[in-house]
Amino acid sequence: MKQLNFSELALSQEVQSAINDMGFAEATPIQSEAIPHLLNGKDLIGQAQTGTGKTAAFGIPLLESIDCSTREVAAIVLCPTRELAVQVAEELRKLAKYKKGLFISTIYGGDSIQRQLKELKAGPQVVVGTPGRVMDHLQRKTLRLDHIQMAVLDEADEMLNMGFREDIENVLNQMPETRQTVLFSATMPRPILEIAKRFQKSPIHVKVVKEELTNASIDQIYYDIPVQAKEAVIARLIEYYDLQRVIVFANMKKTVDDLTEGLNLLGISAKAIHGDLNQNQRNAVLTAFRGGAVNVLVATDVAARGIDVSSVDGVFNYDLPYDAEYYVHRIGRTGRAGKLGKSFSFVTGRNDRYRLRDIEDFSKVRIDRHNVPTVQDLAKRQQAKLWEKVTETLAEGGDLEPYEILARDFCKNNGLDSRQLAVALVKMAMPDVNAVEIPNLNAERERRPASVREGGEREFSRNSNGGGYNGSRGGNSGGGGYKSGPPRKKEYGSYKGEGFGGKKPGGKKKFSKAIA
Ligand SMILES: Nc1ncnc2c1ncn2[C@@H]1O[C@H](COP(=O)(O)OP(=O)(O)OP(=O)(O)O)[C@@H](O)[C@H]1O
Ligand SMILES: [Mg+2]
Repeated sequence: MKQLNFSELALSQEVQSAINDMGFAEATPIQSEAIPHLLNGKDLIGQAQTGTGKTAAFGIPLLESIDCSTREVAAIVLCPTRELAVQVAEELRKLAKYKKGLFISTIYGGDSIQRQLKELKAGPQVVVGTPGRVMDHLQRKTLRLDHIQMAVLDEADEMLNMGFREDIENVLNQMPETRQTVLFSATMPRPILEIAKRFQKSPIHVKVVKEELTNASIDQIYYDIPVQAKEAVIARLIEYYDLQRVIVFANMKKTVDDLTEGLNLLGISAKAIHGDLNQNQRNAVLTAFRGGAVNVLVATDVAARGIDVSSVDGVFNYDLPYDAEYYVHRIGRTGRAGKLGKSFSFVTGRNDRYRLRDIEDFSKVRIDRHNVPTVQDLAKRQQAKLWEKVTETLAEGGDLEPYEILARDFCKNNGLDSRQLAVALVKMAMPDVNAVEIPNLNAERERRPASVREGGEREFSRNSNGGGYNGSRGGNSGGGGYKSGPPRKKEYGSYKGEGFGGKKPGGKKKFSKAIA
């Protein structure tokens, strides 16, 4: 897979300067492959792992195509969630920093229609929105699409899952035939190809994913534990791996709320995000999480797709997602832009084990089973950290003499030897092991109680529009569930496949070649 410098892409000075300001050193593989075709006006289906810069892959050519002197909407990006629409618009605004006269409007439900009307009146050249609200404006005739040159469907497959097929078709039907149509996602199930066939002209399929669908910079682990242990295990793992910014996914809103409360009681700063919050609340929670005021975001799948919060170091699957695609997107909130990340999935009972196997088959990765770290493991880890600090302090050098004098004088004045002083200092410096007790950890593996399995309301009910959606899982049949049946033999010939070259930490903003 080729990887280019942005300078090789012959971009305008304005866009190139913005890219420099954003600190991007070189184009990612999907950007290197997709941008030249898009600049040539081709229709395109782009598939690449989470966190590999798909937004800029369509954003850069989109902005290059805009003539800032017109006041017509010339490009539109559709996104499945409001948060994602806001985020994509933000990234486009950064890329358009030096394009004077370019105006980007964000159009999504739950937000003031007055603001949107005012913005649309001002004549934006680019609109980013969710399909429902965009349809709304089309019907009110406050948005016209007859000058569209480029239409992008970000997370195209998810918009179909959510039942936006009709809206999307309506929106696309209102644009000139000559427009460019572009689809992007980390997963591309078959129904998306139907949309492609109907609305794209000989699209180029750029597929950066080869074997595994998940990003190789994510270390994937699972734990086989009873339901009652899950909350405390999250706390234990946060402590053990020293995680600073974490997203925990659960399938139901009620689980999300209960878990958030539970984590707060354990002294962990957590906030919930799901579809029952109004848009202002959702924005506030995400902003608090982005800014670091909250360490743990507990979420339903509303936060699974596309959301880019830098330095999320761990993702938990409190329950396994119902659809294997979702596993890929959920864990993809970590390990972005060349950084390393960890994902932790909880498995309880036989059904979960089959589901996990299905996820492994779908994403073509092996998820390693670990035991929950014990209190002794935690203590050892903390000791190791202290010794590391001691070694570092001595290695750094600097002027240690004043401290030596202090220590010597103290020992002399108090009749102590240096060993006794060291013992006292180690005792003081060693952090208390803050181990939350884990209930039922070693209890007989239990089935998940019915209230957890079926009760409550799922955040996104899969509706019937997907027609053959299950087909995307390589021939799985059955209504949206996971295959059950005896364990199959696993072969992972290309586990962490060639070309990914292991998990190397990338430079600050530079994608590691390892993901090329
Ligand atoms: N060439 C680049 N070099 C360094 N960082 C980049 C580059 N391109 C994009 N990024 C940054 O990488 C992060 C992830 O990008 P983006 O959100 O576009 O990923 P994505 O492929 O759309 O992921 P997802 O499948 O989760 O939607 C963003 O913070 C973005 O600014
Ligand atoms: Mg994206």
